[in-house]
Amino acid sequence: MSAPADFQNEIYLNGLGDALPGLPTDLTRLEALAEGRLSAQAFGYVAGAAGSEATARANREAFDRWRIVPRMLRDVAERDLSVEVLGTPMPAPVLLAPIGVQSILHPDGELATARAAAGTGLPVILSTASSYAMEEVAAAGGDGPRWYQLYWPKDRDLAVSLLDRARAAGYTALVVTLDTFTLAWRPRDLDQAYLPFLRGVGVANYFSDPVFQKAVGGPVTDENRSAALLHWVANFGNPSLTWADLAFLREHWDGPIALKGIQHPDDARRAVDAGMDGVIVSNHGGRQVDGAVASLDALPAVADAVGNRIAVLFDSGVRTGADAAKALALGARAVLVGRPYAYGLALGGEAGVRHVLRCLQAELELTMALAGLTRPAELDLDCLVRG
Ligand SMILES: Cc1cc2nc3c(=O)[nH]c(=O)nc-3n(C[C@H](O)[C@H](O)[C@H](O)COP(=O)(O)O)c2cc1C
Ligand SMILES: CC(C)CC(=O)C(=O)O
Repeated sequence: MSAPADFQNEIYLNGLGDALPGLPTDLTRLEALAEGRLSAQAFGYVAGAAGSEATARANREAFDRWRIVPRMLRDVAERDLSVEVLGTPMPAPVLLAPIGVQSILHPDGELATARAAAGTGLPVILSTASSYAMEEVAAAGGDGPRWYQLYWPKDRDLAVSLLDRARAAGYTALVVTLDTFTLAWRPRDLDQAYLPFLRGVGVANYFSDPVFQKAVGGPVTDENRSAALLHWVANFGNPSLTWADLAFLREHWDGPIALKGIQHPDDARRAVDAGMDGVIVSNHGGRQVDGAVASLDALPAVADAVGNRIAVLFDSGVRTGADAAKALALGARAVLVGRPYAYGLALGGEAGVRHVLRCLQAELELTMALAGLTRPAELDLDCLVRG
């Protein structure tokens, strides 16, 4: 694996090399290409968002309201984008956001994603709703860094079992998604009456779990499949959870924990008070509360509230290296990228995901260097103006 900026030279000198020939390097173009490759239902599920999709659009527009102010003559010959977040060293401040049901995009789903991520050294955050069991994905990812994302089920024994399995399979940090205890009003999926889970996609971690199996009377077979799906529906999320419940997670997970879906500074402060190690400023890519604040607009106040006490991560709308640089300048330690790698997966499997990650990493490094910056820690509000 060559250094990120060398990827640019490799493309000019040799074409796209081991990345997928013909895949654009402007990642904003992937969505339209993926639409041509996927069923209308799968595309609608991935590209879609809540309600009128105003928040999904706002996520993108927010980046345009900030502009980078490049600085000159600062010796940027030596660059190092590596950071450590929640105990995990990574070559650049970029992680793969948890995306469930990836086999609707490509038959190899999360296995291909884990292989591609391991090749770059960027951490993958595996969804509880993955199409392959977490142990299989861990095996595919080998030595690559991996975190586990929990959808906190109603059944506490099932939650503990998922955490125990994740720890045993080498997932080192826990991401607890708070904003999706139930799916939002998503017109594209409603209009097509489409939910991957009801077709048995995204339930692998549940169906393979001993606590889940006990609850449905044994391993899931054709005979009890419908009952198992109903049990999944009844258990998936828990709207009754409160801040007090976080003590339970602390008790059952001894590694770092980050809360995903934080948008208000008071919630970020509560995360610190609850002994959490990080927050992820996110509106789930606009998929949950239509009309919610753009994620980038929520970031500065959260970063301010938290200071250096715990890690602040960011997602929702990152499509370019410049987007990542802006989020870092506004207070994020690292960004998560979502849909772009999902489209890479749809268009080229493992090579498609690798292409997206290498492009994003290279573009971030070049953007920073040309702006006079050699390290992520140098990105701060001084680097930006309101556009
Ligand atoms: C198809 C799809 C599935 C997702 N599944 C999950 C999931 O299982 N768990 C989770 O925490 N977030 C999930 N997300 C949200 C992402 O982790 C992330 O917050 C979002 O995609 C970021 O926005 P972006 O797509 O604009 O980069 C999903 C997003 C998409 C598009
Ligand atoms: C509800 C999940 C299982 C998947 C998800 O997070 C999403 O579709 O946004």
